[in-house]
Amino acid sequence: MKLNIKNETSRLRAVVLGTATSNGPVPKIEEAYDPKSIEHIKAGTYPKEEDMVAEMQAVASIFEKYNVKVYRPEIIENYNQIFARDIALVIDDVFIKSNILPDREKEIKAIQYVIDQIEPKKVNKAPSEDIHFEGGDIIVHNDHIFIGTYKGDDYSDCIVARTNMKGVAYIKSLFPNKTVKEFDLRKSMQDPKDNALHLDCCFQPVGKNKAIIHKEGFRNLDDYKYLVDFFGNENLFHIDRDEMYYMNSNIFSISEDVVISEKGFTRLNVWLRNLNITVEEVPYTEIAKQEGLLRCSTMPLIRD
Ligand SMILES: NC(=O)NCCC[C@H](N)C(=O)O
Repeated sequence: MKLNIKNETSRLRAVVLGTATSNGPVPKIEEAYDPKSIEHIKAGTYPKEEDMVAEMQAVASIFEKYNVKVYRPEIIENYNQIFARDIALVIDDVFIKSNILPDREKEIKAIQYVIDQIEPKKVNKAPSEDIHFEGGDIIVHNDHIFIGTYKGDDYSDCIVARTNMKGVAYIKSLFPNKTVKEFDLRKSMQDPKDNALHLDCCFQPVGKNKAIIHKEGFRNLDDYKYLVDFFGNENLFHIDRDEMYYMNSNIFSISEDVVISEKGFTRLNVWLRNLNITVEEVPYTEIAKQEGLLRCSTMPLIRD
């Protein structure tokens, strides 16, 4: 397989879509690794497997409609494998295995059959365990790579901080010809409305030259301003705290003019349609309860 990913929006040809099959029982609070899951465990509203399977099937059907080749992870019994985005990433023709949260490290073996189809010299793994990064924090934008990180002193105690500056440096070392810009993200284990779990939970490019952004997701105002200068304020769709919580920045592009979005994202979907983007709406509110949405559950392999 010849990989090719240069940005978020070129026409998609092949993708890994996670799976909710055999997702396991409702986790105990101490087993959860994001505040939104904890909120739903406490409230007794943690999503049911059958509902999540149906939601992901709706996404698979959209891919089928657009002739996108879909790979699903092999099933690991009673293990959460929904968020395929984070376990690895593709930049240009290079496959990089993430150094992910230890709770999630088994997920990668379920796509070994996909990795086996890639030329071995194009498959990378970080050389040491103190280099942390997850795919949700890494957004390739042509000759730029945008990376979410967390620079707080409490990084090592912060289970919602998944990419460190060593991770940023590692990605930079792999792509010396790209401009790598890191963003210090706001984290909260207490309140999911204050937690930008990954960069794609508060920012994502869409369409030809637009992006969705949540200003308060950035700890450093200069990082936010960098994106305003980069895209131009008129090209940004600002989402508020509640819209970030429902994961409006985490839609997924099949091309510059076709996007998969959640059917309840009314304001966003109107904005997209006004840009002449076709919005394929799916129900995804159950998956969203685990603090991830459409970008989080997909890992693109080939775009035009
Ligand atoms: N790219 C993403 O933001 N992925 C969502 C991962 C959610 C999952 N509950 C986690 O905390 O790892």
